[in-house]
Amino acid sequence: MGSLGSYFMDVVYSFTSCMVCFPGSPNLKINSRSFKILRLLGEGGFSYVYLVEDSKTHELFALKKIRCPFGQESVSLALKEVEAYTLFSPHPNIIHSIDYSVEADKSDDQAKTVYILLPYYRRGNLQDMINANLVNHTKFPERRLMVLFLGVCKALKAMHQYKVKGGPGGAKSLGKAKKVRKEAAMADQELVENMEMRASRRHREGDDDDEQENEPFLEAEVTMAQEGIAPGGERAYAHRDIKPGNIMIDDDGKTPILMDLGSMAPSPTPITSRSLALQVQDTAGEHSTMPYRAPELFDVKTGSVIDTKVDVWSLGCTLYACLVGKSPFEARSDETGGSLSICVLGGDWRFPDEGPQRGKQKAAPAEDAISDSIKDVVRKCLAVEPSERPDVDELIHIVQGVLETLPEDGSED
Ligand SMILES: Nc1ncnc2c1ncn2[C@@H]1O[C@H](COP(=O)(O)OP(=O)(O)OP(=O)(O)O)[C@@H](O)[C@H]1O
Repeated sequence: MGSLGSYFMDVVYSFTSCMVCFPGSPNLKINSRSFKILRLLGEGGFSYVYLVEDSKTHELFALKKIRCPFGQESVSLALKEVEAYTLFSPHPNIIHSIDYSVEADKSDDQAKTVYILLPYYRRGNLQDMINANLVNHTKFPERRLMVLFLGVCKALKAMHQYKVKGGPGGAKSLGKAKKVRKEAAMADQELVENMEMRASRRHREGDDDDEQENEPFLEAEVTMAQEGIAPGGERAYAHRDIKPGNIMIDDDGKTPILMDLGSMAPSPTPITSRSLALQVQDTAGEHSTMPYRAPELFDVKTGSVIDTKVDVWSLGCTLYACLVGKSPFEARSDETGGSLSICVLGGDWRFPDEGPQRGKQKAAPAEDAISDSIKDVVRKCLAVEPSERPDVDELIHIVQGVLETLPEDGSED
């Protein structure tokens, strides 16, 4: 990474070693901005998310540290996530990144660490709210829940109906994109250096707010998918890991923010061969959380098409989890002792006060039952056949209709 690397990621002390060596709050610099690390917020497979404070302004941020131990391929994946953050910005319901950097590992030539600076959401995520409800024996006021749900649908609309940005020639050439994919290791190194140079130029020119900031800057999977599509043309992306833990709550308590864009991929994917079917199935196994994963991803069929309806399924599971406390298939497999995947593939789930949905039994009225109109939203999203699920426009229309029928919740906070 050389001197550019040190300019780009001017870490005051090595991030991890300083945490060990200095009893006070460790500091780090990202592109000449200094931050104090306050605490760990959460962790995922290869990442840690820290709460950090701008040393000058005392503003709080979340810093995602993605360790890339397997060389360029894993760097490329992390950079794909960075790229995704820039794609939809600004959107009121999709997280954006404030800055990013790539640091070479001093002890391992292959390993790198990608840092992504994000806005900090102090209220946590929807899963935290579900957990609090379970502990306190409370439930979401229905109207408030559906307002949150509508916000998530709007975030998905931006992804499912993404419009390609840029002027003529903005899209990259297909040949070049294919080369990037083919010569992954070499090209990924080039991508990292490209990012460094662009970031370095931006900072030198004091041009951080340039419009280009909103444009993809990598020829990775996300951008390549825009090949051949004119500016303004539609290029759908699926999030592929919709779940309560990936929906942050903004400070107003009413605005959901969709995050964790690392799993996002262009859509649709026609499954043209058995090997592609297996590849898509494996990727789903890595990137989407099982209790929220659509049935067509458990057993990917050659000749089928995987599209944005996978997100609609996950939305249905998410809404159910907000109402009941866990994914419908987790609940059903806990209840029956059966395997989760069998429950998903068979569409075997139920509301706690009802018979299995499979049997199409009518809802039995209960005291503090969930409104039928909300149950219907879950049922529509959880159609085993993807084509029977509503698309995001239909879903927004349905949810807006539900909101019209729901009374005010009283306390809105
Ligand atoms: N911007 C943020 N503000 C506050 N907390 C955050 C923020 N981003 C992430 N977190 C916390 O860190 C946790 C892990 O974040 P994230 O989901 O991005 O990591 P991940 O490695 O992609 O996780 P996963 O394994 O679920 O894909 C979140 O569940 C959340 O609790």
